[in-house]
Amino acid sequence: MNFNSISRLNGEIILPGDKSISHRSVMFSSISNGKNYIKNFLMGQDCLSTIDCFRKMGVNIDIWKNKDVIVNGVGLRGLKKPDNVLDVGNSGTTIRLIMGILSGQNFKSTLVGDESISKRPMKRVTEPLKEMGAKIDGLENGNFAPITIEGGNLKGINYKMPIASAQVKSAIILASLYSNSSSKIIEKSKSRNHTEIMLKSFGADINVDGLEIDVNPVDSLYPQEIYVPGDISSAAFFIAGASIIKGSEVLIKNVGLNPTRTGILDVLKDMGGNFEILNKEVICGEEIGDILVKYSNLNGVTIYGDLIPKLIDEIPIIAVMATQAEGQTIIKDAKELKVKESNRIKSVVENLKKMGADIEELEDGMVINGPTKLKGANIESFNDHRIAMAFSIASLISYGNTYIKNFNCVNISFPSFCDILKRISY
Ligand SMILES: O=C(O)C1=C[C@@H](OP(=O)(O)O)[C@@H](O)[C@H](O)C1
Ligand SMILES: C=C(OP(=O)(O)O)C(=O)O
Repeated sequence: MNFNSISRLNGEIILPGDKSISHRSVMFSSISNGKNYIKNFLMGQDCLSTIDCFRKMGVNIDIWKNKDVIVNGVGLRGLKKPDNVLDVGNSGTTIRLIMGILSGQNFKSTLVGDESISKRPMKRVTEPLKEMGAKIDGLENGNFAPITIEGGNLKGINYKMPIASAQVKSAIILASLYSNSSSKIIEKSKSRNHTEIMLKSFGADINVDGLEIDVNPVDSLYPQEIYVPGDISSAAFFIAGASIIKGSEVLIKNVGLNPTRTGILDVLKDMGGNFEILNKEVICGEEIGDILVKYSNLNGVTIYGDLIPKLIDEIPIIAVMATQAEGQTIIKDAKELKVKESNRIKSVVENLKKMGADIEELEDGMVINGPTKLKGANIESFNDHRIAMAFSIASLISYGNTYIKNFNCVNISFPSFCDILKRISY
C-alpha cells in the first residue's frame, strides 16, 4: 500500500476493542457456566482465531453487528475434544493462554499456527504447565508449534517467572483454576493484569500483592457482561501521529487506561508531549478515558526496566516518534521484541534506516538520534501488523512516497485502521 505526507491529523475517533481483553473475554466466557454478553469486541483476525478455537471445542458463540459477541459457556471442564487441529493463526496470546485451559481438559488436542507463530518460543509456557502435570509435546522439546497437549490431574505450582510476560502468567493462572492445590506466581516485573481483573469478576479466587499472585482452584466461573474498552495499543499510532505532525489535534474516546498498559503515556509525558486525559471512569474493573493529543516539540528519553512491559507492543511507534524528538532516545531491556510477530528490533531499525533516520541497533533495544527529516521508502512490514502501522505513520511526515509491503497484516489487530486514518487526515 502507498502512503504520502499529510498536513495534519484532526478530529475525534473511537477505536475498536482492546485485543488482550477481547481474547480473554471469549476464553473465560467459554469456560463459565452460562450466557455471556461481550460488547465492543475486537473483530481482528487474532481474536477471531480465538473464537474459532472455542467453537471447535463445542462452544456456541454468536457475533452481532460485527461488534458484540454472545458466548454460551460450557463450564470449566465442558469443552469437547476438537475433531481437527486448533489453528491459532498469527496469535501468540491465543496459543499461550489456551494451553493453560487445555491443561485442565480430559482430552488430547493439537495447536498449530502460521509461519510466524511456528517460530515463537513456547517453552516459557509448556515448562511450567508440564511441571503442573500437563502432558505436552512439541518441536524441540515442546518449544515450538505444532504443540500437542493432553490435560489431566494438575497440581498447584510455586513459580518465579524468569521473564515479564502476561501470556505466561495468564496460562499458569488458568491452569491453576483446575489444580488440586493452590498456586503462587511471582512476576519478574508487572505485566498487563487483565486476566487477574477479569477472572476475579468471573468468581475466581485470585489474590494479588505486588508482584505475587495467589490462585486457588474453583469449581465454576459465573457468566458476565463485559465491555471491552478501546485498545491503547491501537490508540498509540494516533497518539504518536498527532504528537509529531505539526498542527494536529486528535481526541481518542473510550480508551483502556489500565496502568499496566499506559507506558506510552508515561514516555510521551517525559518527552514533553502535549496531551490530557478526560472523562476517566472504571468499567468492568478497567480504567477508561478519553485522550486529547496535540502536536508538540518532543525531546529524547531513556526507556528501560519495569516500564518496558507496560509499552512492549508500542515500541515500534515510539521509535518513530523518537526520530522527531530533539536529542537521543535510548530503548533498552527490550529483548522480548525479538520474539514477537517479527524480530521488532531488526524490523524497526532496518526500516527506519531506509527512511534516513539516525538509529543504531542494540542487543536489547535501539538508540535513536533526532530530529531527522524522514524520506519515503519501500518498507518491509515483515507481515507484522505493528510494523505496518508504525511505518504508515512515519510516512505521513516523510517527503516522497512510501510503499508498505503486505499492509493487509493490520487486520490482525486493527482492521479499520486505514478508514480511521483517512477520516482524520488533512
Ligand atoms: O497477554 C497479552 O494479551 C499480551 C501480552 C504481551 O506479550 P507477552 O506476554 O509475551 O509479553 C503482548 O506483547 C501481546 O501483544 C499481548
Ligand atoms: C505481540 C503481539 O501479539 P501476540 O503475542 O498475541 O501475537 C502484538 O499484538 O503486538
